[in-house]
Amino acid sequence: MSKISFFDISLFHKIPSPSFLCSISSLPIILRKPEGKIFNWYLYLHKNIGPVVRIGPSFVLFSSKNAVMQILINDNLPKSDSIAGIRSDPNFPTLFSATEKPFHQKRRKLLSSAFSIKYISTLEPLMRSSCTLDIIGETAFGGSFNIVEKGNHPLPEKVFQELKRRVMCHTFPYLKSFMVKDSWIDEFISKIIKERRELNAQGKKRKDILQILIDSKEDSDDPLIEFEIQDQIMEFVIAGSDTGSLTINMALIMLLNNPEKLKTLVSELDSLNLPQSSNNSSTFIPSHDSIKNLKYLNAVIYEILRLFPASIGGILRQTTKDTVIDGYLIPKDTSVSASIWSVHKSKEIWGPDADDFVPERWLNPENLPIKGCFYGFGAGSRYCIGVNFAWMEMRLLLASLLLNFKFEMVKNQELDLVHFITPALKSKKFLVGVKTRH
Ligand code: HEM
Repeated sequence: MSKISFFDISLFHKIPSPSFLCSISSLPIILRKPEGKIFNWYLYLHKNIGPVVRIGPSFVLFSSKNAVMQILINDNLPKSDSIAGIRSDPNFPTLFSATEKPFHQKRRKLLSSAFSIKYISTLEPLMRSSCTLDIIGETAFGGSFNIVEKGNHPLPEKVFQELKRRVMCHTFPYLKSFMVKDSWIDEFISKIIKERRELNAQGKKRKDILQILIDSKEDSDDPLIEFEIQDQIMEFVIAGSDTGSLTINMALIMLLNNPEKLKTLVSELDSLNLPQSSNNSSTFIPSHDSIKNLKYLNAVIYEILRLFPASIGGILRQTTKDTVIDGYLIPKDTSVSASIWSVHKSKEIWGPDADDFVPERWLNPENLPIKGCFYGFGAGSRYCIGVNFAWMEMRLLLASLLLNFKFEMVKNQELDLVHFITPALKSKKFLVGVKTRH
């Protein structure tokens, strides 16, 4: 690119903005963070101001298909430095929160064998009749957290509170000393590591995420310290449970709100004529192979990821040099957010029913504008490492629930989302009536 002039840089100040305050202060963002609903503001800004919106002195949102592709795929920009604020310790990056490309590549290489399709398929027997948090416990750390069995477990609420605490500490750093970390999660994870080391001492090993992290201490030239092992485990618990459980929850809710679509999915599952599972004669637990190509099941999951994506508040990156995006010159070190929810809800891309739950649109994916328009699992080098795991888990859970239970909507409930790093139901629960089907 040719030399950037003052005139070019001054164009940055011409980027549409909701108020003058946004160009001189981050206050409009800070004030909206505690509520956990900033994603609605971003969507509103794109609808009312346009595809490029400056919301902070050095923070710009982009919602055009080309800009989002440029940020995430073509330029593959690194994560914004501000992500360090949501780490347990700002000095210790994790796979998700890494900003330096070499560090990210090294950590990704270390962990990728635990996420290959081949390895994930060996985890299938462990993924049955559980909730997402139990599945992550069982498959990644060698022991279920027993949430389904006990009916309740402090972990989901502790994870939600910890995510909220991190966002609040990042937003209001001067209040950090008042927002003390609950030691419960650290103690919980320390216990998992201790128990695994005891098993290792008896010569027992399992090739899962936990083992890879523990072994890195012995095998690598640049071993992870104990804090990093603990912290990376915490990240997988968060990344692998909240995202999947929101998708399943929203799938059930949307299907119950659209009984004819629920009927279509249940008929598709019933048409498999699955044998009852051998260990418990009254339950039907399908194999992943038998359901992975079910068109309507996959369509429902895609449609939920489109309407309620994990990165509902945008995918944040940072420019590494002065860069032209969507016709505007964006200076080096600007935080740029790819507003993927706006892309997912664009009527120009998806048609007039873009806001509606229409799994049918996915039945012929070749007719769909998916390339550059669907970011359920992100894109570029930071694409979700757990994508194969997540697909298997979501198909098995949704299919098993619908094969074994009949659900009924409980009316007049609030369906409100909040977003603190990952989205969740504000009420933290949604009641449905349940009867066994067989
Ligand atoms: C429905 C389930 C899931 C959804 C919708 C989802 C979505 C995403 C998205 C959108 C990203 C990209 C974020 C960004 O670029 O800033 C991401 C990254 C990531 N996901 Fe997932 N995810 C899911 C399940 C999982 C599971 C099961 C795991 C692990 C067990 C996992 C671990 C991660 C990690 C570690 C990253 C960071 C990868 C990197 O930066 O290299 N996710 N996920």
